[in-house]
Amino acid sequence: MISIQQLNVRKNKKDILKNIDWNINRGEHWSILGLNGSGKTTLLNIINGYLFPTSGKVEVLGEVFGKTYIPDLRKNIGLISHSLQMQMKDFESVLSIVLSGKFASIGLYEAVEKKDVELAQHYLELLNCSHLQDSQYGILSQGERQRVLIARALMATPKILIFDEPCNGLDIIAREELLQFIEKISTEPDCPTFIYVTHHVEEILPCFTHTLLLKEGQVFAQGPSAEMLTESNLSAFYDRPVSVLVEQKRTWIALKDNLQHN
Ligand SMILES: Nc1ncnc2c1ncn2[C@@H]1O[C@H](COP(=O)(O)OP(=O)(O)OP(=O)(O)O)[C@@H](O)[C@H]1O
Repeated sequence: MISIQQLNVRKNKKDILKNIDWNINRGEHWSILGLNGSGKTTLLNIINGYLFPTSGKVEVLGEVFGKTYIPDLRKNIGLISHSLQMQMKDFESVLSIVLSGKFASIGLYEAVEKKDVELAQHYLELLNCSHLQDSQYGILSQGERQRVLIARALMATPKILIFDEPCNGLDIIAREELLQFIEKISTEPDCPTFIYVTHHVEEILPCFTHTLLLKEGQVFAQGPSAEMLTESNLSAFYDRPVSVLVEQKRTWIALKDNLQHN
């Protein structure tokens, strides 16, 4: 699905990404875990074609960057991000926002067919938002907005679906609800390949088969999530001892230094 070889990104004399090798195969779902400034957004911008590498080879869905028409490729990549959320119009109805996903447009300007409306309603139901379909987007809570944006992204039947820190700003209940929906979508037939970017280990759901640990612009480690999210690996990643608890098939961490001081 994605093949990145020896990717380097340098901007304003700063090496933002260094020697990244990363492959995503069909059937895998990946999380990218990294601290602030580790290069996660830059990596996503490369995959989406918003940014060009300084050097290296990037191939997405069989298309080699530099030899393909990026806007066409982008139609196959869904993105759930804070900046996308900010672009939605407050006065638009939830149903038309979801329908606009079919055309990847901000606003609905094209005629829709009955089957489009039925599909949009199916996704709203899947994300427990049916009751909101006639509401204005502007009145929704953060959690509801994120769920509506996921339904919108699914309308385009993307092959890759990117979640860029989707739980930011959510309280624990809204966060857990959103995560449950993401886990549920992963069991749908023809589910897209997920890439889930986060600062928080506990958001890495069981459906994320693989994890990439990004540190200071470099791949610290990558592989099956269970092998990545161990106490020794995460302690080395964070440069400080952490304790790890596995509960509900997810990994939860605490800094050991903090525990000792209490
Ligand atoms: N155009 C640029 N010129 C110089 N430095 C940049 C540029 N764009 C990003 N950076 C720097 O590169 C580093 C990585 O930025 P990036 O936004 O990719 O990190 P991130 O992992 O997404 O961070 P966060 O989790 O805080 O959103 C940061 O130190 C940032 O300041």
